[in-house]
Amino acid sequence: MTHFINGEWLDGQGPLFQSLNPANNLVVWQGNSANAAQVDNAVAAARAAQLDWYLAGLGARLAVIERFKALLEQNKESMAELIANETGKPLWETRTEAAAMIGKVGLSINAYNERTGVKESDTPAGRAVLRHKPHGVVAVFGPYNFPGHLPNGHIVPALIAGNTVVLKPSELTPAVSEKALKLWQQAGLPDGVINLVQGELETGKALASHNGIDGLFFTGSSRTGHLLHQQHGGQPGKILALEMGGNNPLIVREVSDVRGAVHDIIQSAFISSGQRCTCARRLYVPRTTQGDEIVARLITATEAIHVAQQDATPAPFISSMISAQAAQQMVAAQAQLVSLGGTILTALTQLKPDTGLVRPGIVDVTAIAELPDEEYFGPLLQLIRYDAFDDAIAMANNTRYGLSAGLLADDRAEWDYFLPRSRAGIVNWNKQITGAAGSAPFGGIGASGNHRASAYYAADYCAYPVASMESDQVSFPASLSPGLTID
Ligand SMILES: NC(=O)c1ccc[n+]([C@@H]2O[C@H](COP(=O)([O-])OP(=O)(O)OC[C@H]3O[C@@H](n4cnc5c(N)ncnc54)[C@H](O)[C@@H]3O)[C@@H](O)[C@H]2O)c1
Ligand SMILES: O=CCC[C@H](NC(=O)CCC(=O)O)C(=O)O
Repeated sequence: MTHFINGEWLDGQGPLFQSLNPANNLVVWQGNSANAAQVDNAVAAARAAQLDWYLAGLGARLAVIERFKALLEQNKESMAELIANETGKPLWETRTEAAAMIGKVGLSINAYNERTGVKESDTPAGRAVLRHKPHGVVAVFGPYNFPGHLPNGHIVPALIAGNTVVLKPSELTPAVSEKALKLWQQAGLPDGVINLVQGELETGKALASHNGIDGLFFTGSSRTGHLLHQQHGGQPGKILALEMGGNNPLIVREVSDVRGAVHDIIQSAFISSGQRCTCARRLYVPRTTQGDEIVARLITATEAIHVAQQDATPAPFISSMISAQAAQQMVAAQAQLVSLGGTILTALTQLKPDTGLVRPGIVDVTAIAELPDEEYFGPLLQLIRYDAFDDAIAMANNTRYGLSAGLLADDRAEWDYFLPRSRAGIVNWNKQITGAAGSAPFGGIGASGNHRASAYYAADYCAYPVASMESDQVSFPASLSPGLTID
């Protein structure tokens, strides 16, 4: 039973597909995808459940959501193991993903109350009340790289606000969503409040184009996000939140702690095998003696990174990419950069054929006049040497994306100079550019997002404001507008 529609687990009527552990190719999950009629049923179930879920009130909704949180807490180790198994990410890291799912509940409740909720004030014209209402039925699309945390980051705030949900997870990670849905079911979520439809492109298209949805919350690639944006053109009544990719720059200046800088570069570029939207893709290092030292130490430290299967002992820093195909795409991206004039400083290599196990690589692309503005979603860092800070900033901003950016510099004046000139939604100083906090907004500009930031600001796109002027009774005013006589 693979789909959860109106409180029931059902078999799919579409094509068979499966997910594999990309480090050993063992099957983790398989099932038939949902066809268009099943997507229809899921949207209808969400519609039928929506008003009661909203009218149940915030207290009743939070009671279920808090039970879900408690169940996640009880099941966090098995959740982390499943995420590791299905994505290939190391277990230490997927434990942090499970913890982020738990933490999302408290953060989202705070955000709901702080940013939306109900606010009252007395004005000369009467009592002003601001309330927030749910949009209705929202479709949630998740990526494979955080199959638990990122869909959860849309679902929890959507439910708090009183929406009902149809979830379509990545076809590469169906098992994680199935497990999360079982916990929601166990938490006592009323039938139809969340529905799960699994599948590949056809299922995604059927849901994204469904007339019955009031909103679509998407986290995934810029390519898919742009398609969805086009598809929703001319429908201003539907809320579309797009969290997409990046081609993120990190600029190095003079620093006193070179090892600290190398650490922040590695954490920015290679964590999760480079499969984070915030990962540094382009590293700008000055043509100075210290710049040479940073590059040399970075190469040594990159070559020393322990890469092994997700549950290996001792624990690896990175494990497998999502698939052997993704690994091969990174090998091909590296070859493309070399063909354009890049020089490999340390080679990205697929460790075992037919697996996603990849050793990270660094390519010096300084000689490439027109660097492709692509998100290479893997552990491949492009290095650019520069002379003037202004040149580095101009090159860093020369991208259609705008998700994250960073500066490593001891000089505060350089940070003050960089910050207003940078073009990104997450801009860090002397910190890695991955690992954003759920207590902050999270989103980018340009091809990275449509100004509907997620994480703490997800509350904003999960509800719309309703402004009311209220009085307990109708009353005749002390003075009338000119030209009015009312006896
Ligand atoms: N900004 C963020 O918050 C954020 C977070 C994580 C990942 N990402 C980005 O996500 C990408 C990696 O994830 P991915 O490869 O799973 O993304 P993807 O775009 O391939 O898929 C995302 C989801 O959309 C669905 N989908 C794909 N094509 C569709 C279509 N035409 N119609 C409807 N649905 C469709 C997929 O099945 C999946 O559920 C990277 O680009 C990464 O930068 C962004
Ligand atoms: O791959 C993209 C997400 C990366 C991750 N960002 C977050 O977890 C945002 C915070 C949240 O959604 O709660 C990161 O920055 O590493």
